[in-house]
Amino acid sequence: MRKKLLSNSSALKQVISSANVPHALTMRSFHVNLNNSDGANTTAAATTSTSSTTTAIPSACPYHQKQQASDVPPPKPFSEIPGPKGWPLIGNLPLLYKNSKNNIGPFFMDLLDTYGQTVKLDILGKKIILLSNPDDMEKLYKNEEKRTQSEGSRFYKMEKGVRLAPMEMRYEENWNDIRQIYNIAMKPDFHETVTLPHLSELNSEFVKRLMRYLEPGEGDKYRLTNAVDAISKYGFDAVMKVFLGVKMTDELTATFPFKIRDFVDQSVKSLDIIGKLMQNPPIYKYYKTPLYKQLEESYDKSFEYARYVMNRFKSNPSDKPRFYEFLMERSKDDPNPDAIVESVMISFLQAGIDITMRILCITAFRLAHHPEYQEKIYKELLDTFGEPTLEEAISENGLQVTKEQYKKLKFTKQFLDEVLRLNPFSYIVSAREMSKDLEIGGYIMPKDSLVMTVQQHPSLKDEYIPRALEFIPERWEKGSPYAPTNSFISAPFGVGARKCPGSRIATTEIHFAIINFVRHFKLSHANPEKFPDMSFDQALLYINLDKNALYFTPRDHLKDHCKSVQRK
Ligand code: HEM
Repeated sequence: MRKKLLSNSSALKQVISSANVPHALTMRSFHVNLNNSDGANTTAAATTSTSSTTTAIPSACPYHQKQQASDVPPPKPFSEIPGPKGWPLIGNLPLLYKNSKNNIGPFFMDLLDTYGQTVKLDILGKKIILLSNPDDMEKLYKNEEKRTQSEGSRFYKMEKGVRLAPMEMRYEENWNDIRQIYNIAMKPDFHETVTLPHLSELNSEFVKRLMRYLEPGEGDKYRLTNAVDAISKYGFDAVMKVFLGVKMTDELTATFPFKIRDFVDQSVKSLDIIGKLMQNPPIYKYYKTPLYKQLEESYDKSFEYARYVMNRFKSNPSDKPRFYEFLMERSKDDPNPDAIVESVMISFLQAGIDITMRILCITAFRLAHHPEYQEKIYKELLDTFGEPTLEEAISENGLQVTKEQYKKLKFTKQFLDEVLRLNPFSYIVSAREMSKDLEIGGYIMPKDSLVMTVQQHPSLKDEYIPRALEFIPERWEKGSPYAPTNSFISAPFGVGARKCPGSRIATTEIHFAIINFVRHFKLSHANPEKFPDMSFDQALLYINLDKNALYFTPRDHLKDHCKSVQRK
């Protein structure tokens, strides 16, 4: 694909060079803004923004101000944004179709490499713009909150009379009111009093379950055989614990009228179908297509399961505060607070498992690939918690982590930040649908166009992040020479009003998993020479455990016990 585009070289060079212009334009419009403000501010800003000798005099002079302002070309229209040539009416549909069988990410990266930092596509008249410059992303996030709603799940919920989640509501609807309820999970107070103490109680359950899925291999190494059962259930357990205060032990799980594995599968499946429904015209609104019927079936089951757990655990089984009461309190003025709680619970359960578990698996491979960082984390954990013991791994709750101890885990957190930068679950993390025309990078993003931030593109460029292709967790340390030049380069949870409300729950879950991996095991993988390739055969990226063996070697305190564990 790239070769083909490149072969069109002379036209292409023009496109590429014009694509470099927009950011000069942004700087120029900055000066126009200065010139529009009062004289005193203009002079002060001009002298601080660039060298005082070159800019202070002209900007103070009304004649030069006028001349400078008229020099600035107006932003260019959508039609002038570089991009592949399309067909009449259908635009770039055939190209998109050809390149989007499974995962669209690599195709978008190629387009940005070929055409520059802003690229346009036209799909059946729908205007799509890809952004790679982090300054442009920042401007987009700061000025636009509209998101394309998830039509498939909206249609289902409206038919069944279920409350909509913010991602299913139209921009004109009151999405932000409901969103404020979701945001409780992001508050630092909630993290300290609810998330941290609850997730701390899952530590030994995580280690015990992991051991059951380890298959003895060469020497004292064990291979992880079933990541879905060993790891995905942890995602479900974490939401259940924070939300309902329930600890999902195997004994309790056995009393459920459905299999947790089925719930996890349904959540993964329905998210995938929602994505597919968004890519096609909404015929299901008139005739229930086979794909829509699959969503219906999968959602019916998820809702049935979620209602079951909510009814069963209406009163708090734990001695700690849980999310449920916070939600009831915030929704008490609503005629049906239960409906809100149900809707939030279902959204969190569905959104909270799949992505988190993909990232957790990638994190385990990163630990395996960098033994030096494993040891650095081990040392940080020793300093914070002391020596690990068998008792810690197999006791009822495992390691208890206080908020003071959690704060100390600087390197463990930097390690995850670097995993999320270099190995995200998707190359495109966020998109906005323009509610108005907006100038970004010298072009007009027209009303109703879809602007997508391809975060992974700048994230791999030395120009924005020194030694970008290397895995260097220390770059997240304040003052590091390898720090990114712009904080929008890596935004794995999105930004602003639409940011992932589960981000603190997700990061705490993964930090705890890192703690448990490293304190009790040494991780390695089959090919230490090369970090495993991501698989692109699904909408979200992941590492295939069948193709890439991941090994766990128990540390001394766990060796004998690990031998005696009954495997699944
Ligand atoms: C590493 C794990 C995770 C990542 C990288 C992630 C990332 C994201 C992103 C990028 C968005 C969309 C943001 C936007 O549109 O700008 C999102 C939305 C969302 N996430 Fe997460 N997420 C993760 C885990 C979780 C967990 C554990 C939960 C629940 C406990 C959760 C709950 C949600 C919900 C409910 C939404 C939709 C919010 C809305 O409708 O406004 N996520 N997530």
